[in-house]
Amino acid sequence: MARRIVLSSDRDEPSGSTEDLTIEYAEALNEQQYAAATAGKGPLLIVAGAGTGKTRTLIYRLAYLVETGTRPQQIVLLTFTRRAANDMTARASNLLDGRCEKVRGGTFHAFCLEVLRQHAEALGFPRNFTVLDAADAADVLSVIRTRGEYGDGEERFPQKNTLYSMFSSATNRDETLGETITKRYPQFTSLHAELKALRDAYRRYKKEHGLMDFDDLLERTLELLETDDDVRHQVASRCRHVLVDEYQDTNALQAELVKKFSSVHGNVTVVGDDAQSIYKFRGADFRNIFRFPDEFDDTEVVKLEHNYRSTQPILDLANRVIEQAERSYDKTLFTEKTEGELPALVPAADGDMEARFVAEMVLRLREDGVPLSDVAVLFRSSHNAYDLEVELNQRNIPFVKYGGMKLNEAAHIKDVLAHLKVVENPQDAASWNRALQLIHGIGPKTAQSLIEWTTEAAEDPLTLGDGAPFSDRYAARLKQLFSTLRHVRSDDTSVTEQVEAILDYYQPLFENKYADDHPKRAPDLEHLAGLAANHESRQRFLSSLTLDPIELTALDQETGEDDEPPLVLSTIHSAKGLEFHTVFLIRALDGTIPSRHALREPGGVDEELRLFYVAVTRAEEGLFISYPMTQYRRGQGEYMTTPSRFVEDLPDDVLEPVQLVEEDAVDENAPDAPEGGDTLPSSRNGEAPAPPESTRDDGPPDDPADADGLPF
Ligand SMILES: Nc1ncnc2c1ncn2[C@@H]1O[C@H](COP(=O)(O)OP(=O)(O)OP(=O)(O)O)[C@@H](O)[C@H]1O
Repeated sequence: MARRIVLSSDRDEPSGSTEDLTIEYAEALNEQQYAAATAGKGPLLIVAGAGTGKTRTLIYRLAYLVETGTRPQQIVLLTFTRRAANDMTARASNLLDGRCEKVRGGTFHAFCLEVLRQHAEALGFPRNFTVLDAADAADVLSVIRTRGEYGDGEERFPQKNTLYSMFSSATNRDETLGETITKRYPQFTSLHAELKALRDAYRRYKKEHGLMDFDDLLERTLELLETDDDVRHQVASRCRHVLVDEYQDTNALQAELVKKFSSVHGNVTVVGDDAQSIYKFRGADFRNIFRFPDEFDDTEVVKLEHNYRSTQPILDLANRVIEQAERSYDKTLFTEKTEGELPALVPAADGDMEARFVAEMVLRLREDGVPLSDVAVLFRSSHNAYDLEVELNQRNIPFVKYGGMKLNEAAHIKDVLAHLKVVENPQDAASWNRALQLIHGIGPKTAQSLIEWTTEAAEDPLTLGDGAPFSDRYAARLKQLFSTLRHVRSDDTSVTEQVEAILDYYQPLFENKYADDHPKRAPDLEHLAGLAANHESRQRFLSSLTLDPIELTALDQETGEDDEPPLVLSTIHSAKGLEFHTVFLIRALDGTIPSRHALREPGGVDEELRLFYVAVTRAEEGLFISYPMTQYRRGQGEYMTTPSRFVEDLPDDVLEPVQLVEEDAVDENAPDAPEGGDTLPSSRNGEAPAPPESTRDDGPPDDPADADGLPF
């Protein structure tokens, strides 16, 4: 063991003095927020309803801890996205001073990565291991499956993405593979032994090739802290205060990690809202928040119920919605904004009419002075917004859509990153595979023999020696590839230069592979080079892209800086934590929200209910919940839909029914002219809606996994 020099921890002991505080905490916060922000040592659970200022409370707590003498480097702030941590530390710095920027903040995965980069060798991994995102991991599984000839029997073997989800689900839920298969994939029960063997092979492969997937980051860190008490002590000593945001969305592994991180000092603050737990499909367990007081002795519990965001009518609806959940902390949101419009329930004849209604209302709001960017249209899954996108484009209403594809999920970006990854970790066979097969003339077989040669036979994996098994057909390009990779590896090239060098090499391959649409894809490549500039090393650049993916649409948005800030279209998952003057929740159908898939899962409906709750609590002043009464499905034609069960039993004085009327259909002299309806200018192809008729289920099939490609 290396020689040790032990540093004294005396000067780390915070003074705890409150004498010279510069911030007026009691003035800026309400009584409960104040109690939470200024709480002393030990475990603290803040149960915070939507819009009750949990973010604000955490920011003040950060400032308070720093102001009362805790060194910022010894505060760990774990959040759901890196952006959330950066925003919070920046706001705390504004309140206090630059010391708050030094707080160690980020996601669980990023924090674990930091720990593993220092200690991976203790687990038999190199420190420069590569992090696989979900798609990379599925590709690796596919390679192993093909090589090992799994699933050659009579029965259908799961696809690579299913395999990854299955293994990941077991890990995140802390279940055995057998339990996961029985509960969630019963159709594969008979393949249990083969699946288990495949999972073992996947684990071995990752270790041999220096690869870790997202789950490994958590699982391996926990393994390290459980098995090596010395490392646990080192890591936990530097966590004098652990603060966890969105605790309701932690999974079993994360809850265990929190215990380990806080195992030396015992100071842990978790903030969460059980009613907003919406990541069950990734293993999140909202019960963690109920268990917290049992897991940590002498927990102080503070509840935040004063909502500062929404009007009382919107909160009344939110309270009524969440009452339907099976289990929740007893908290009732209230506000001082007692006046306001009732939330509206708006049936439309079909998807087209629903889209026209939203577009029309957005323009009316804009005329009334509500900026487009202060209005959001929320939906369960990205495809729910297609009709609306067409409508908005036709009317030239600018919008940005969140919850779609991430930059590093796009094929052309993956191509470029594969080159950077092989330089970083020449054992990364999946990335070699991708990079090699871009070259005309190299197929899977040739790629395989070249990979074996580079990873096993060659002295330097980035140098093509004489014995290399390549043919003249692609020799020139292959040599160019290797010389590019060696250039990228050299010490004196910045990350931007590395990306530029790969782009120069990649350009002709890119134009060839994406012959149909490469001009449309090209700006993403430029953007990638720009992003690289912010990173001091290739390794950090790759990790940050993997752990904190950037939305492709966010890139589009940056190009038109002078334009009016756009309307926000977002999946509900991606709207978490945001607030808007007016919210439209579209496609509120049974089968869409709750999704069909959720109806089959134990606890699935409650999860969807919480999702619905997250959507309605984003609204400050206006809330419209709409749905099409008919939909079209290929092969089936037009059919009647059923509104979401979550709105079905709500009384009119909580959710006001609104009738949409086509302008053409209004005959003001007619004795039965509709009263109080909102008219739409003449329909392009529709008739006035028929009255709703209920037949259960009918939204499009839905998969929670496509609800959002969320960053960890
Ligand atoms: N004590 C307060 N006085 C005035 N405004 C406040 C106070 N606390 C919070 N707010 C305001 O209330 C709004 C909601 O706060 P915040 O975003 O922190 O809530 P949240 O609990 O994180 O919400 P959610 O969980 O629903 O995303 C913000 O606009 C915030 O500025």
